Amino acid sequence: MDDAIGTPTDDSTDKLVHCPVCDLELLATAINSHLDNCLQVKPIGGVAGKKRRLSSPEDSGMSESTQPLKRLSNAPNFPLFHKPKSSDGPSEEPSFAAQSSRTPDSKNKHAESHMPSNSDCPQKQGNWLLQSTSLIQGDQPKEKSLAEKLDGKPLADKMRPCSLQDYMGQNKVLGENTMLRTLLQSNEIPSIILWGPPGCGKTTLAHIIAKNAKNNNNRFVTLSATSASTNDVREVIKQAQNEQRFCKRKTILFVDEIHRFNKTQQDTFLPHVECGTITLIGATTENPSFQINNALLSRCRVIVLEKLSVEAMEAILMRAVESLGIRVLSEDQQPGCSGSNVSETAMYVEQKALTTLAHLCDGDARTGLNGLQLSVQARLAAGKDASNHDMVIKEEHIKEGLQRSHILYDRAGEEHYNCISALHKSMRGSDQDASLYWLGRMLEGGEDPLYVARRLVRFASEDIGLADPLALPQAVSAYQACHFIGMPECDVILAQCVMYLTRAPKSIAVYSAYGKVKACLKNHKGPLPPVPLHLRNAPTKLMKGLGYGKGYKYNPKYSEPVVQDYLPPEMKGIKFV
Ligand SMILES: Nc1ncnc2c1ncn2[C@@H]1O[C@H](COP(=O)(O)OP(=O)(O)OP(=O)(O)O)[C@@H](O)[C@H]1O
Ligand SMILES: [Zn+2]
Repeated sequence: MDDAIGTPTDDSTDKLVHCPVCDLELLATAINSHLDNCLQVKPIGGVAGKKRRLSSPEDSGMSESTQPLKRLSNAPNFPLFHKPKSSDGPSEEPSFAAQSSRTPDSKNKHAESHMPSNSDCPQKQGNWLLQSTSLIQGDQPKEKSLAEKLDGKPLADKMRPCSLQDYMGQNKVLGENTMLRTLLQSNEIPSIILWGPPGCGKTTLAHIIAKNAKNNNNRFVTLSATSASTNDVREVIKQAQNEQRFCKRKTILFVDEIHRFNKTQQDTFLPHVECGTITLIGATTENPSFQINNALLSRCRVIVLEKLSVEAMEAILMRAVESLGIRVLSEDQQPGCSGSNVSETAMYVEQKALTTLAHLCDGDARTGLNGLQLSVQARLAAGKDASNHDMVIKEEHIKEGLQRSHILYDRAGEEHYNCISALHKSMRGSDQDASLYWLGRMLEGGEDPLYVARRLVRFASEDIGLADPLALPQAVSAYQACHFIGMPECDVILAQCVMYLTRAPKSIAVYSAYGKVKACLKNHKGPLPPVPLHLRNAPTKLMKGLGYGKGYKYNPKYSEPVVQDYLPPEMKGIKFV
C-alpha cells in the first residue's frame, strides 16, 4: 500500500489524523488519497469468515444507515467509512460485527443491527409474503404457501412493525402530547432507557425512534449486553467518534438488556453519552434504579413500557393472521363460508382461539406470535396426514402450543421478586386467599419450590418469631419436604405452610431487637470494647494466669439471683429488646 503523505499548505490542513482502516497516522490532506488505496487493498468487515470490501454501508459487517457512500465537502474530501473489527483472533470475544452476521433467532433476536429504513422493514422488503422462487424464473409473483411464509425467521421477527402506525398499545408513553411523541417529532433524540417486560416492544420502539428522528442522518448500531465485551463497547465509541468527526453523523447505539452490562462497562459509555458522540437507547426488563449506574441513569430518560393489553395483543395477532392469509372464523361461522374460491386447503383460526391466545401470552407479543406460529405449524403438520380438509385452529390447539410456565411467569426477572414480595406481604397481613394466590402464581409459573420455601423459613422468624415459636420448625419441615419430593407433589406442602404462617400470630420483637443490635455495632465509633475478663473461658493455664474467667459467678451454684454484668462496662444499661 502506498501511503501518500502530503505536505501541509496551511494551518487547517496541518492536522494529523488516523486512518480508520489501517490506523496509520497521517496528514489530514492526505487521508483521502490514502484511503482510496487503503480501502482497495484492505478487506474490511472481516465478519464470520466473509471478507468483504466496503462498497456500501450495508455491506459492512456492522450495520448502519442506508446513506450512500459519499464524500464530505467540508472535510478534506473524507469518504464515509468505518472499520468493523476483525473477529479472526481466536481469543477475541465475538464482536458486535460478528453478531450482526448471525442469523437471528428468537433468543438472539437483536443480533442484527441496522439503521431502520424502509428497505429493512421485512414487510416492505418486496413483500416477504409474495416472493417465491417463481420470481427468479421470471414468472408473475406467486403467492407463497403458508408453510413457506412461516419458514426462516420467527414470525415475531417478521412482523416487527416499522412504523408507529403498526405499533400497538403503549398509549401512556406514545399518546398525544407525551414526551416520547414530542421527541419523535423533534430533531434531537435524547438518550433513553426503555424499561418494560419481555416482548412489550422495547427493541421495536428503539428502531422506530431511530428511524423517525427527523434528522435521519443517523447511524444505528446494536449491541447486546449479553454477549458484547468492554472492547466491543470501546470499538463502537471509537467508530462513533470517527463518524462524528469526519461525517458529522450521530451514532444511535441500541443496547439490549443493558442491565447485563457491569458497572465498568456502563461507565465506558458515560463521557460519550454526555458529550453527545453517542445517543444511547438502552432496553431493560429490570428496574433501572437497581441495575443501572446512577451517573448513566441521570443522563438518560427512563420510559416505562407496560405489558401489552389484551386488545393490543389481539390487534397484533390479527395483523399477523392477515398477513399469513389465515381466515378468522367468528363463533357462528364454518370453514369455507368466507366466500373464498381458493381451491387448495385453507387455514382458519377461530376468533375465540385468538382471544385466548391474547389472554394467555400475558402481554408478551413475542410469545403470542410464536404461539400462533407453533399452532399453525402444528395444524399444517397434522393436515398433511389427513385428507384435503380445511384446517381450523381452535382454542385447544392454541393452549397446546403454549407452554404455560413460560407465559405466566418470569423466573429470573422482576416478576419473581414482585410475586414473592406480594406473598410475604399477604402472609404478614394474614390474608389467606391472597397468600395462596401469590403462591400459586409462582408455583404454576415454574418457580423453584425451594426458593419459596426458603422465604417461608425466613418469614417464620422475621414476622412470627416468638409469637408462635412452632412456625419456624413448620417452615423448616416444609423446606425439607419440598426437598425430598419436589414439584408437583410439594405444592400442597407449601400451601399448608403458607396457610399456617398466614394464620399464626405475628411478632417482630426478635427481628427488631436484632436490628437494633446490628445498628449499634454499625454505628460504634472506635475500637470495640474487649470481652470482660470474667466472661472469658479459660481452657489453659496461661489464660487462667492472665485473669480469664476470674470472678465469674456460675449461676447454678447460687440459690439466690446472681448479680453480675454481662456487657462491657461501656455498654452498661443498653436495651435492644
Ligand atoms: N407494541 C407492539 N406492537 C406491535 N408488535 C409488537 C409490539 N411489541 C412487540 N411486538 C412484536 O413482538 C416482537 C418482539 O418485540 P420486541 O423485540 O420489541 O420486544 P422487547 O420488549 O424488546 O422484548 P425483550 O425484552 O424480550 O427483548 C416484535 O418483533 C414484534 O413483532
Ligand atoms: Zn490506511
